[in-house]
Amino acid sequence: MQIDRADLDLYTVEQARMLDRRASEAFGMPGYTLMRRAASAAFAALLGRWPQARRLLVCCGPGNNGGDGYQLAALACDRGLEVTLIELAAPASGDAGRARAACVEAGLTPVRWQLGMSLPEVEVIVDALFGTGLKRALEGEAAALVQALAAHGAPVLALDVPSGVNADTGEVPGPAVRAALTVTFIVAKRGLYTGAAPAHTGPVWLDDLALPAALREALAPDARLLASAGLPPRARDAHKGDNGHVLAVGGEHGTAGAIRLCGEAALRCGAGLVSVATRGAHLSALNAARPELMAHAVEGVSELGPLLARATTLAVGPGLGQGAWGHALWLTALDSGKPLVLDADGLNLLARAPRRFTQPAVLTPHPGEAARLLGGDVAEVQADRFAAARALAARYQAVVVLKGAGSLIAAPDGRLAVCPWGNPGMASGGMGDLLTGVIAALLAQHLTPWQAACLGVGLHARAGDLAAAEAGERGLIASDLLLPLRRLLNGAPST
Ligand SMILES: NC(=O)C1=CN([C@@H]2O[C@H](COP(=O)(O)OP(=O)(O)OC[C@H]3O[C@@H](n4cnc5c(N)ncnc54)[C@H](O)[C@@H]3O)[C@@H](O)[C@H]2O)[C@@H](O)CC1
Ligand SMILES: Nc1ncnc2c1ncn2[C@@H]1O[C@H](COP(=O)(O)OP(=O)(O)O)[C@@H](O)[C@H]1O
Ligand SMILES: [K+]
Repeated sequence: MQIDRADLDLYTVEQARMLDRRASEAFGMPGYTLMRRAASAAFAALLGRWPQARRLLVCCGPGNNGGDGYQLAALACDRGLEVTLIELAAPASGDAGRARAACVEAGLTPVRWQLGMSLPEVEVIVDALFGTGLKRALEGEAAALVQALAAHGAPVLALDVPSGVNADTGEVPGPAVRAALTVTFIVAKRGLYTGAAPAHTGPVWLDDLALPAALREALAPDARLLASAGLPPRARDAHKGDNGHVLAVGGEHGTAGAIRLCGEAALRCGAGLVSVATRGAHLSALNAARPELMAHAVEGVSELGPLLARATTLAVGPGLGQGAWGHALWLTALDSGKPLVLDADGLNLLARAPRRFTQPAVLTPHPGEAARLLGGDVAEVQADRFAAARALAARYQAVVVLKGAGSLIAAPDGRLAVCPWGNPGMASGGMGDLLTGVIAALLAQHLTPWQAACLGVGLHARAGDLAAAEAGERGLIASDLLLPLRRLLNGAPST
């Protein structure tokens, strides 16, 4: 059964390899049979995606991923396709060795890869170099072959994992294949969906190799891919008091836009009332631009107190700054004990004065803010986003959204969700401010921090995709997402 993404269970590489072994040991499915099934699933995907393909280049590595490649090459040869087979080394595993022998029997002659070797003209390249067994960055001959494949220009079908991608973490530590399609086997590996990996996978199709569901059911997945969702219709007799009162705190001199975007997103995502606590100098512009926002001049904590008392949910940080003004507001807001979303300078201030939250809280760091909160650097965060998100949730006792391609949502109890939507057009100023307002509005409408973070991240990313579909990724600005957000929240399909 082939499954595209959406509401999918995700597994670590260790779990996936355990399931491979269990399929052989407990379900009497020899590794060689699985390899054959993997190859025929991938070959069917290849013919479906590239029906015009007549010539293939299949590149095999030394392990079982290479074995899948030899099997696919033999199948393609049987079907009358012209196949060139390149190998990195003699197979290290028995099953892969058998698959190679089957290839030779089918009339193929594997060619050992050598630096500078010219590659044939083909319609499709099959990447069977490395899968879940990747141990470190590719270098030497393997790296050179990956670079030669990139220079070739034909589309690449990756078997199980694009070679060079760490399927556990999403890290791409060195040269890696950029696939047009990845067919992954048995279970979806979590690392394919986050960080640097999505730039290398193309669409990911999962094929369960017709293994019994009982195989997977014995093992709790490590994470889930978000499913698309909105909110149910409102009660016919709803009034604004039912839908919460968000107070957005931020907008130091020079960064008024951030808090306006946050407040506007909260309005568009259904908060009953939205107040903004900001510098007095911003009031008239804010009122003129968006009169539905209740803007208040707050020059010190004495003016913040009454606003906090009336609010049900806080959004703290957009444009807040880290000066005396921002710090005083931040401290008073956090000490109020109200449910909150913390972003931007709200997080930078938290890194300076860490605390464990006792009120419902959602933190929305990008990798730079996450690094500050963990006391490390961005490279460490990106090397294992799953570990970083979970460590933050445990350290601060809050739901954490680790933003960036394939945003992660982690809860202190270890739950983890991965967002499959979003696009590089969203790498533009103000997108994060918008997300803060979206999640705050959902918290205000009585969702739990986990629900609000999962739904909010999904809505924000899908809205980004809808807006990009209209006029392209470049030049996408945060305000473009407001209308799609509203549509999606009310249940419109995203395609
Ligand atoms: N029952 C099974 O085990 C199944 C395995 N399958 C395939 O087998 C793959 C896993 O096979 P393996 O465990 O053999 O692992 P791989 O084939 O991914 O790679 C392992 C080999 O590569 C070497 N290696 C790792 N990193 C390297 C690097 N950076 N530079 C140079 N050499 C490196 C290792 O020393 C080892 O020889 C899966 O991804 C999947 O494609 C599928 O056939 C389905 C069934
Ligand atoms: N390449 C990308 N793919 C998917 N989502 C992205 C990408 N780049 C940015 N985003 C999303 O856009 C938002 C940017 O937030 P942030 O970095 O805080 O921006 P800002 O501080 O400018 O508001 C996040 O939700 C992030 O996940
Ligand atoms: K591969």
